Amino acid sequence: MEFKELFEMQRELDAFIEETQNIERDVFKEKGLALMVELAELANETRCFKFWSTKGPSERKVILEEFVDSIHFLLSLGNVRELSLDAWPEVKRKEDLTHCFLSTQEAILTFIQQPDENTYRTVWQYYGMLAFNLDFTLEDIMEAYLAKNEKNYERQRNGY
Ligand SMILES: O=c1ccn([C@H]2C[C@H](O)[C@@H](COP(=O)(O)O)O2)c(=O)[nH]1
Repeated sequence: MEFKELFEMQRELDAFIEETQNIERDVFKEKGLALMVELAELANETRCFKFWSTKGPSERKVILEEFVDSIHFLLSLGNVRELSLDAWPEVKRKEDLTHCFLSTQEAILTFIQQPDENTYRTVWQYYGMLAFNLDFTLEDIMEAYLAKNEKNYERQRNGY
């Protein structure tokens, strides 16, 4: 499966969620806030900023699941504004994780305020950088995305 096909999978999941929840309005802002929250949840699982604690990060699979929660909303926001991306942004640059999170947060806020091709691509670039620094390959991400996508259908079917 190609990365680009995730946009279509996300569109189908979103249509199912909106039908199940009777949503007819534009929920771009809500999805924008959801992405900010998912980014914070991801940071929290890495514990990268917790200089006051000796406890290590959560299990890799927990961090990966949080990562693909962000990917869901990022794909979804693109679909809402008819923005897309042809290929996964391979960014191979070692960076401090806290710095990555702060930059990603800033990029998301800029995109929400001004959604266009450029600001959208920038957010993806930062997610590419986060993936590299968290040691996630595109294969890891695709596999985890497919699993979480299915879980999201199940949650809706079971009255989430
Ligand atoms: O319109 C939506 C709303 C939610 N989700 C998915 C993305 C995340 O995987 C998950 C987040 O749900 P919480 O666990 O935060 O409730 O729901 C979508 O894909 N599209």
